[in-house]
Amino acid sequence: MAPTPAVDILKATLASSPDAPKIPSSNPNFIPPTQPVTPGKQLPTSVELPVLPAVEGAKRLAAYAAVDDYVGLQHKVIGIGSGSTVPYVVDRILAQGLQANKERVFIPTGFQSKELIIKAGLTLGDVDQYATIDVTIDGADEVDNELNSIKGGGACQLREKVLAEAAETWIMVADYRKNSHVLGTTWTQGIPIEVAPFAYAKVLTNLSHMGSLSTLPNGKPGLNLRMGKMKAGPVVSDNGNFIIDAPFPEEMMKKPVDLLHRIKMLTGVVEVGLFCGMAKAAYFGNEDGTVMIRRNDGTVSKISSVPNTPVLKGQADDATVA
Ligand SMILES: O=C(CO)[C@H](O)[C@H](O)COP(=O)(O)O
Repeated sequence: MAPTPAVDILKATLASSPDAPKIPSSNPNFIPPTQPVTPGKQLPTSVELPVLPAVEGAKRLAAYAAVDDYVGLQHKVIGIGSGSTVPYVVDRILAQGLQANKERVFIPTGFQSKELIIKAGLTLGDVDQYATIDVTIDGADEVDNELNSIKGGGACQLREKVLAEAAETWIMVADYRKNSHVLGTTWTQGIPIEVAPFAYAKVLTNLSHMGSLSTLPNGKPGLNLRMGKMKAGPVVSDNGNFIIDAPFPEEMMKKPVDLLHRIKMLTGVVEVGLFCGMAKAAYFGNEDGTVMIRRNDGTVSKISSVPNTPVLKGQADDATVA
């Protein structure tokens, strides 16, 4: 069974109605798209959600709850992150229907999310057209109590960070396994670091001098150039760069901001997969059907259940709605 069947169901239902009201954006960057969403039938009023394995179900819950809370009618420029949780974000956004999506533009963090946006029939933009994004929702490899995170498991951290920084609101969505006290507890393979290809050997040496572990406590290889699977040679990012995975001892991982700054200063480093002080909230889906929300104001709350049909918040500008 496909993990996001609602995308397929709903993308076909987005209709382009000629008498649909115009909903302007408060985002000064926003230019209404010329390309309409995929014409189709009417939106169903409710959707029967397929049963998923526990972790997939948890990802879906986190994504749906985050979209319900942070993607409202007034949001017109929306960043779409990378990874296996993000298809559920697109799924829920599509379920908000034609009227909400008609004049929105979606900005991807890489090849995968670009494909997601296009296949969903949504309007694609890029961050060089939209330097301010209303809201970006992205996955994470691990998130600590202060909402610092490790990202780049999919080698997308450069674009992910640009879209996080461009976003007025940046939200992370993940399953319960990603929720940690200290980064590096569950994501043990190291901090993903995007580097200029010709500089990789020098950066590896400098990371080693900085204290990156050549061997993990479990005996597995530590600091290394990420190699392709089913491809001879290194992983090449969407930007043509290499990825180094650099694990550090727990004492250093407890100070992610310091580590981020030190790594970023190494010549040849393009971007570091440590995201510090950027997120407004992180949504963690749980196996029991609840969602835990950790916010940047220090509050933590729980949603006991997420409805099958989307909750669409926010208001269009009444003055121009027909
Ligand atoms: O940072 C990322 C890609 O570079 C992803 O957001 C991260 O790997 C999370 O992915 P998933 O939702 O599959 O766990």
